[in-house]
Amino acid sequence: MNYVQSSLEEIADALAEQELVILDQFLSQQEVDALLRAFDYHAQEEDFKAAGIGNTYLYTQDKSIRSDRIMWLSDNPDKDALSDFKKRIEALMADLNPLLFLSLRDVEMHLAEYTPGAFYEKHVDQFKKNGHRILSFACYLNRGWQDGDGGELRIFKEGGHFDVEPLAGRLALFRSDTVEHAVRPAKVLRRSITGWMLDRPIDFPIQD
Ligand SMILES: O=C(O)CCC(=O)C(=O)O
Ligand SMILES: [Fe+2]
Repeated sequence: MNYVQSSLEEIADALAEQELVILDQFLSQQEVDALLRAFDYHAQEEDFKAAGIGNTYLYTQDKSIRSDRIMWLSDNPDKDALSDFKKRIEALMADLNPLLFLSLRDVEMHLAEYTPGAFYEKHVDQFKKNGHRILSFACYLNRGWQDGDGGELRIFKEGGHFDVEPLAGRLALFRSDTVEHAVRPAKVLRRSITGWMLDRPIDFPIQD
């Protein structure tokens, strides 16, 4: 597994060749802290709800498959840290388009909290009935994460698997249609912003 620290060309090459790229320090410590404050605010406001599976047409909540809690980001997030993050991701998307010959147009994303014991079973992100999710990303906000804290992103590849630790500031970016992945049970609170680059504008309200 290559952890690429890299130019856009290297990111695009890794996506094209390995379907996945891990970018450490995508966010600075200050950006992570500002996002954690936005998380705390929304957690206090009780804005998180149990995550579901499937899209609007095929929606279920099944705690045996995933047990995280999420909050969808609106088009105009109410906190600067959230709108700055959205702009960063949109800029990355716009930069990747010509390099990967894609026409990604919009990003949908949610804040996610995995409390101890929460997990997400093996899956791919592209809905069976909705092929608009093209690239998936998860950006981690876990300061001081240590071996044994759980919550690793497990990537299944070529008959085997490897784990990616959910370290603060790290961004995992991968193909939504092919990369099978899971979130290992968290042992400590695990926070992330997860989202999808779409080949069409978002259809609000999002339901997942
Ligand atoms: O948080 C992660 O590492 C991945 C989450 C995920 O797979 C999802 O929300 O679809
Ligand atoms: Fe996923």
